[in-house]
Amino acid sequence: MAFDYDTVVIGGGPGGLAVAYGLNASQKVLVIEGNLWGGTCPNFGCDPKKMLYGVVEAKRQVIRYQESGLPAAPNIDWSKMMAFKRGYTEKVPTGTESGLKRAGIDHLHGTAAFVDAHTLRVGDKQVSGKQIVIATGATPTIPDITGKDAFKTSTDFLNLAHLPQKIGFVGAGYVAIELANIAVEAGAEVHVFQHNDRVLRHFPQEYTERLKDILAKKGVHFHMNTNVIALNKEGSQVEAATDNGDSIKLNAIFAAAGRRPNLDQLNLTGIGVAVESQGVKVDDHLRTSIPSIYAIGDAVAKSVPKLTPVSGIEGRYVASLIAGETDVPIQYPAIPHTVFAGPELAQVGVTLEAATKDPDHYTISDQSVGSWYTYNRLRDKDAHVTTIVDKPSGKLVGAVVLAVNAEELINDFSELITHGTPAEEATDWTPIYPSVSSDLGYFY
Ligand SMILES: Cc1cc2nc3c(=O)[nH]c(=O)nc-3n(C[C@H](O)[C@H](O)[C@H](O)COP(=O)(O)OP(=O)(O)OC[C@H]3O[C@@H](n4cnc5c(N)ncnc54)[C@H](O)[C@@H]3O)c2cc1C
Ligand SMILES: NC(=O)c1ccc[n+]([C@@H]2O[C@H](COP(=O)([O-])OP(=O)(O)OC[C@H]3O[C@@H](n4cnc5c(N)ncnc54)[C@H](O)[C@@H]3O)[C@@H](O)[C@H]2O)c1
Repeated sequence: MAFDYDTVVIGGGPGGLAVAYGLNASQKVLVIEGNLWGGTCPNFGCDPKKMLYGVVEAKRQVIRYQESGLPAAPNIDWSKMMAFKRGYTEKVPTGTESGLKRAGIDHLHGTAAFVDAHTLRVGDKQVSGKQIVIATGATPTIPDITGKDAFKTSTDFLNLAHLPQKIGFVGAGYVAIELANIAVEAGAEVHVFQHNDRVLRHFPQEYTERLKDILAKKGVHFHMNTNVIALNKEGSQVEAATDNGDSIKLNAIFAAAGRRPNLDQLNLTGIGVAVESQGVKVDDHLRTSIPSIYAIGDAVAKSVPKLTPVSGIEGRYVASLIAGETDVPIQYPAIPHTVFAGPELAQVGVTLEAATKDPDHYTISDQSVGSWYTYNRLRDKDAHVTTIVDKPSGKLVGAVVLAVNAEELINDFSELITHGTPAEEATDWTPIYPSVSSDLGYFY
């Protein structure tokens, strides 16, 4: 049977683009995108978020230096900060599309739905592929409560023309904590409503409690064990009623209760692709229940974190699988993750929870490093680092960092973990002094 393309990729985000670029040299490839070329991360995720974060962190650093020569804290001009962000995001879709054109990759704008295992409908067109890759990402979950239409999402937040005075977030995961930090630093009154007693469930509780205290001192109001049960929009305000019997008037409320895979429009059950609540069901080769259809990135049900680098790893892996360059199951390196919350909380490798349960196997070293040269210089008195070492081999296998610029230290730790570098070799190199990396030899 002749197909229009060797491989058709649904979704032009980090995952889908990695497949297309990976196969372009050897195959006829088509990418289909229903919204903005580039996907979530550069248009309304990681990249714009971190541009705003850079500005609020600069303000925070001035505050840290108040006793050290910078007495006046600056105010954030929201509209100029947003213009700075738009200066980047506005170019993403056209830049991504130009890249595809330059590479000679066919691309089509429109929403795809399966007709059968090899055929997709996009508007009034049909296209077929020997292989099809689902890389459709995820979208915010909107809690199903009375008045839910009043919820805004992270995408709305990252496009706010003006900062509302009083803001609420439902949920206390990555999105809520990162955006709450930006909003409070920019001058809003911020309320976080969390249905249980845990913030940032992917990180160790002793660390999340420290971060929660730091954010509370900045002015974030945490309403723990509190469900928002109804919203009532009154003019420019939204009244949020909680199951504690309270109600609070806000100028905006954001759903930050997780993200669900973008699968509704694909007709997956219609053609027999197995789906779970967390995403498309795949095997260890990222094949769906129909072997010619693969799924990658945020659209997949999986235990590894749903992050941009993971979508990229999976996209490159599926490209090499389809190209016949590999047939081994996917293997993930140590994947670091960070919440950019001023300071950053980052972790990689074996979790503190798992290491604590197995003291015969792991050595845990927990250090308050605020007085170390690096963190004293940054006036980061709350800085804290935990390393987890595998006792038999003496190798670093996990780490948690709460600090200004934690991303740098966690990147160094990830490198050591990925390459299985023993302690003596970890010190056998010459990083810039003084720098975050020059502390590495002192941790384990
Ligand atoms: C606010 C926010 C901040 C984030 N910050 C970070 C961070 O700091 N670091 C990090 O690593 N990750 C971060 N993430 C997560 C990161 O954005 C995602 O993990 C990443 O974008 C997933 O890539 P993907 O290619 O799987 O999906 P996406 O980037 O979501 O791309 C999927 C694409 O498929 C398209 N699509 C969907 N359905 C169809 C269809 N039927 N037909 C055609 N096209 C379709 C969508 O329009 C979308 O463009 C953040 C996410 C959010 C929301
Ligand atoms: N820095 C980063 O790497 C980064 C930043 C943002 C987002 N992301 C990615 O996006 C994903 C989604 O982020 P998120 O913050 O939306 O999800 P999340 O899974 O991190 O957090 C969701 C939060 O909502 C709570 N919740 C769930 N249902 C609820 C309900 N009905 N009412 C109230 N609270 C409820 C959960 O307990 C949790 O605290 C992340 O898991 C991550 O993969 C990553």
